[in-house]
Amino acid sequence: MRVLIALGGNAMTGPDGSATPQAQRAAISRAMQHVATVVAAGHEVVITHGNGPQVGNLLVKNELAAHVVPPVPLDWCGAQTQGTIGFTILDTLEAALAERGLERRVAALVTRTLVAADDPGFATPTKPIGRFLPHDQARPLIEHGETWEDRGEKGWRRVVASPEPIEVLETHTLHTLLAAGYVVVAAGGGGIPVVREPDGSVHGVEAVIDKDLTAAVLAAAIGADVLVIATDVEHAVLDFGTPQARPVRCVRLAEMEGYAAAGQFASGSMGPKVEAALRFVRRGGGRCVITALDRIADSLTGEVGTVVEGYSVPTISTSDPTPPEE
Ligand SMILES: Nc1ncnc2c1ncn2[C@@H]1O[C@H](COP(=O)(O)OP(=O)(O)O)[C@@H](O)[C@H]1O
Ligand SMILES: NC(=O)OP(=O)(O)O
Repeated sequence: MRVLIALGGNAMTGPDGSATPQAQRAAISRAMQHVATVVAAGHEVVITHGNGPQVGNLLVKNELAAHVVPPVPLDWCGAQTQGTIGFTILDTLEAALAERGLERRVAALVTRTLVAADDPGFATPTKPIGRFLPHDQARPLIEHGETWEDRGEKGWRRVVASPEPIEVLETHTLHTLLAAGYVVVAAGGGGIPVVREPDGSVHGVEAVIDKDLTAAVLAAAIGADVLVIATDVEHAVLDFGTPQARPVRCVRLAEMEGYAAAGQFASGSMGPKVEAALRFVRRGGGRCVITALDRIADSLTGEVGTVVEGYSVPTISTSDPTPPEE
């Protein structure tokens, strides 16, 4: 079976959200243990990942050092996060596979995602990136022209433009690598946003695409049987944060559409994950599971997590004895 695993920011930062290299490497290493379990079961695996904390931190470094070295645009920062996170995934996934006696090839692909130049997301920033700050520290940055948003108990966070993903441009390369037996890391941070000119050329634009929405596009493009959206909660929850909170387990498309339309899932966090699940399943994808990182392997069978299904559901075993193709 072909599985696309989308890793959230919590899989790439420390428990307190720390984004030191050590914390990131430790978190990614833990995540790769779970991914390796899926690979070892014989599935074809594509990994995509977020970059919100990392790309926000790079942007701050650029701005602070602008009087010393030339700053680079936000799309370059996004490309840089694909490099550092991709390289760390390569190291740690290869090690996790070797522990299981598997010498599987892993590749990380610099990936561009096509967006529309006139996407309304450019006019209204919605994508939270970087660190959280208390309001008194965010205020001077807002006065300086940045857009920040109250993100609840963790504090305020900068928001940037986030256009809709239309197409992952490296899909053909990804197919080639999958056919050659690689585990592939692709479209990190939702992919580097690019727009197409009338002459057919493309160029980067300053934005950060939601990685869950790109995951839905990518999962459909590669014909994934299952899309797993791994985060820090085991389920999408109804009436989240209230005494009536209750997990969503197995639902059909129409039921989940109803919950989403009723505003059950917060924008910038669970909202895009549910939207990605709905889009994937609507396009004929078999199953999307939203669950915690350490439940990835169990989630393939639909036994854990929030499972959104259409009407053509794959049968998957996590203990498939078939060895991966080399
Ligand atoms: N209805 C909901 N059900 C579950 N979690 C929710 C809901 N609304 C908001 N959340 C929040 O969404 C968070 C996961 O989203 P996010 O932090 O963006 O994940 P990631 O960085 O892993 O992609 C959870 O930690 C939870 O606090
Ligand atoms: N690009 C993106 O969606 O990153 P996060 O998942 O870290 O927010």
